Amino acid sequence: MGHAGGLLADLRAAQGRGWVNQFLQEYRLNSSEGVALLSLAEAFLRVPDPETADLLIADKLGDADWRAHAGRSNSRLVNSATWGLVVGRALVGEGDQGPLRRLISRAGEPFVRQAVGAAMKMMGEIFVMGRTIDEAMRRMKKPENKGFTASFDMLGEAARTFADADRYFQAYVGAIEAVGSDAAAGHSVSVKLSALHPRYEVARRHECVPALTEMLEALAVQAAAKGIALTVDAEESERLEMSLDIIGTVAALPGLKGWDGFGMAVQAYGKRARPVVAWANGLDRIMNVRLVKGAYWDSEIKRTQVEGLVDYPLFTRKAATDVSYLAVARDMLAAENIRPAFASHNALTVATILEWAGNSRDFEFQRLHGMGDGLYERLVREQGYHCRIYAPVGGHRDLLAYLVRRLLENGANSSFVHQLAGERLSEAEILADPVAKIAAVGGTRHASIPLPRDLFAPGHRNSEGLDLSDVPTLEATVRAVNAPLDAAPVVPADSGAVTAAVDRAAAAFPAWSATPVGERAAILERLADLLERHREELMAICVQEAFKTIGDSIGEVREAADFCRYYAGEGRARLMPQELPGPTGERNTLHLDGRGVWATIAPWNFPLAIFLGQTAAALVAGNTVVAKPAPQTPRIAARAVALAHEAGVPQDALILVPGGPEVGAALTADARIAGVAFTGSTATAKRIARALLEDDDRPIVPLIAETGGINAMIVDSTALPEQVVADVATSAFRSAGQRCSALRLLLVQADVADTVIEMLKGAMDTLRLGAPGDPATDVGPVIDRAAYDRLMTYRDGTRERWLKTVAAPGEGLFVPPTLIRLDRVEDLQQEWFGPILHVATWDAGTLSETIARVNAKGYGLTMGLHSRIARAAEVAEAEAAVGNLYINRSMIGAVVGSQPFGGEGLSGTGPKAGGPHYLYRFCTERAVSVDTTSAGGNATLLSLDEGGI
Ligand SMILES: NC(=O)c1ccc[n+]([C@@H]2O[C@H](COP(=O)([O-])OP(=O)(O)OC[C@H]3O[C@@H](n4cnc5c(N)ncnc54)[C@H](O)[C@@H]3O)[C@@H](O)[C@H]2O)c1
Ligand SMILES: N[C@@H](CCC=O)C(=O)O
Repeated sequence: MGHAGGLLADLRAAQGRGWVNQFLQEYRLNSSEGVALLSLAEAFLRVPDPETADLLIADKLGDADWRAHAGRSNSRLVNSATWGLVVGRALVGEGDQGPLRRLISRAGEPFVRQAVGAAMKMMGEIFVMGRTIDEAMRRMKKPENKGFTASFDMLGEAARTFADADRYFQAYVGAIEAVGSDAAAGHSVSVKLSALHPRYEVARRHECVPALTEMLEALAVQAAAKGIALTVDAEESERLEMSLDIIGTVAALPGLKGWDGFGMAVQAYGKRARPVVAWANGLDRIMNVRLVKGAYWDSEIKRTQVEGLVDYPLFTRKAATDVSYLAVARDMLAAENIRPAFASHNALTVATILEWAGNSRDFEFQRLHGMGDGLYERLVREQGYHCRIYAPVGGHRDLLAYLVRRLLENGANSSFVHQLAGERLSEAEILADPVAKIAAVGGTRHASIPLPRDLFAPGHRNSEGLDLSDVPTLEATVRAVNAPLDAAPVVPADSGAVTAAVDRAAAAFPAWSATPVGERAAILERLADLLERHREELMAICVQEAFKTIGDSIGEVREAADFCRYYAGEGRARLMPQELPGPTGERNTLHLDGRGVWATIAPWNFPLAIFLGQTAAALVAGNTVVAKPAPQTPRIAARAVALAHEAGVPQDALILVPGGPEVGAALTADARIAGVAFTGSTATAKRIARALLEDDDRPIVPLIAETGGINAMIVDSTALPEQVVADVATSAFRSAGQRCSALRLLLVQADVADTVIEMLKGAMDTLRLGAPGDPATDVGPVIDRAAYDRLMTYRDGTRERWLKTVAAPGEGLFVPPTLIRLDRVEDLQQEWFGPILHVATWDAGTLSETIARVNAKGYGLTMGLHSRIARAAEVAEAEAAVGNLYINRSMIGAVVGSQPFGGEGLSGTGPKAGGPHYLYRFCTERAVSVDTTSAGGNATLLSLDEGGI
């Protein structure tokens, strides 16, 4: 396509002009140096302490070859930045003996941070139009922006607190005021709704949609009065319908009639892009629609997988998004009420639109500040087309982190501008028709992005999730989980019933253990299917019996199904007889068989998943099982056992014995029990261990005990506070803190403690305590009065050290989430199984010591680390004595087959649930050796082929 070729040539030529382009040329974002620089830029400016700043520099600059770039660029500015990096590398990476280091070190350590700081400042200027709206507007007046207009956005992280949201709102008000003071310049403002409310979530739609509508209305009225345009930025697809509700309401406001400045962004990577544009065209007004390729591609792909949704709401191939973009663009050009804005740096896309638009100039292009120089200059300055620069405004410290992450997340390597930098690609390759590319692969999904269902293929099938961002699905789920339960009570067993159960299970053992493992596995897979078929009923029991929130109840059913399918697969793969090597004339076989009757004893906090997980593993290994649920949650267990029987587990191969500690004690005291799989408190585990050893005549049987922990998260000053706070709130308060994995002890580097704690306090204000069956609830009641009294007594006794607590409903067993200051790591000595979080600080440079102090508690379940320094992650990996270490993420929600779960020390015996070594512990190993020559003659040896001689 000729037009595209011309644009491409302009674009290519422009890449060599100006220091910004030269910087990008020198440090291509798909080179290791480019990525190192971006990673450094993401974190460096927020690190207040020199010690950590040096570690970060060493970490990011250490491996890259900066000298290769020295003096190579035509730009002096770029070369001086490069020297900063060379110097930085020398100081942190060459050891004491490097000549450069010796030379530079005379200038003192601060010099290196200044040099790197200067390089970061350059990067800030590349990505950020101005630190304030005035600075940004001044920059727009510079010759390089001549003829272009701007859409300014006070971009940044999504708000985590109401205070953040208020700050962003005021920034938008200020921007509209400033831009409106020179309305004739034609600039506009973009707003991001997720910056204006800390809980912009479908589950909280009754609260956030009206609040956001009100804020957007205020901004729109202000913009209309100033005569400037206002565009609502795109959000993730899970928020699309809420965004449309808000935009639709504001668009229809009578007071805004006649103002043609209102607009919205549409993401072409979303499969709903065309209907959204049709919707916008149907509003009774002119809408400015900015078509973008899409801003959250990788996080949306991941969310879909994590939540086990049926399919992706977005395209999995870049070329498919390009095709979608063109299809939507054509709709927009034909639409009556839409003023199109095509945001693209792709020469082919631009050329196609130019061709389709014919002589019209009644639309605009848009490009990002810092990208796509050269593509539009001629069109704007010589041919009368319009182009707007999307211009982020804000302090480099906050904004650079955000923009760099977006850039890294959105496949910098595959974006058009960065492809250009790769000299290997010819014009024909760069301008290849995306429709042809998609046709060539038959329109199929990307092979490396399987459907969530197939995530573990060829292993087990992933469990099905529920898309609660879909309002009809959410509402149906809410109705189902709150429907009254069938009231039949589950009668506790007495000691006679326990003995009878073991009698029956022992009698059933020979037949069940002789059932081929493949058949036992197939029964578990049928059980998984049944669990999913009865999902709503099971979720209702979780909500009403265990007070689990809706989200946790989905997780519960999914994990139970995953355990069944995973252990089924593991059974087939690992429990078949194995032929072993040996001398000729001998056959050696290893058999993994069931041991007999297992007792499985479960806690109330995972009354389906853990109850069934332990049981399924014992069953597939050929054991029969007497299963004891927690006394608080017998119903869900009874339903699970009934479904297991329906799936084909013989009645006597799995027997439920409901009841409390006395039933558990009677069960473990029965000398016929061949093994115990227990999950619960450390104290109970020890009691069971002692009971199993009490009778000297009894065989020593295996005990798998999964217990509690004092779980810590360590945060250094390179971590992003917004991410930390989100992960802390999830880890400490989700499930009302009633997960063994939950965060109990937050350890923040002293230099950033005030900032992180302040934000955390704000985030705690956004928590909603309420009924578990209400989707808006974050924290439900705790399990029972005894737990409530225990937690409240402890909490009341720490009142003078509270940093924050939140209000709880007057009625019900609600323990208010509370943040408690500790002076020392050692001050927390036991697990408090509820929404109570302790916080202490640690000093820069003492990561190893801090980990050692946590280890010294003797527990070893989960630990979290938030740091941008890879070396810190290596230290944690090597030194944290825990079963599950989580880096830069929350520390709950282990997934079967991905994060085998379980601790060490006081936290458990292992092997880990949902991991490849679990089943073996349920088996007895028998080696059989047969002398195949005992009757005379070694047939194998005698019939050997002579190998052709
Ligand atoms: N590591 C893990 O995977 C994991 C998972 C969930 C819960 N937990 C831990 O479980 C605890 C909370 O659960 P809980 O309150 O139900 O624990 P718990 O120890 O009180 O009870 C667990 C189970 O053991 C039974 N039991 C109690 N005394 C017994 C005895 N003497 N003999 C045999 N059985 C007996 C109970 O009836 C219940 O079924 C927390 O400490 C938590 O950290 C650990
Ligand atoms: N496996 C669960 C915790 C189980 C204990 O309560 C998690 O990873 O959050």
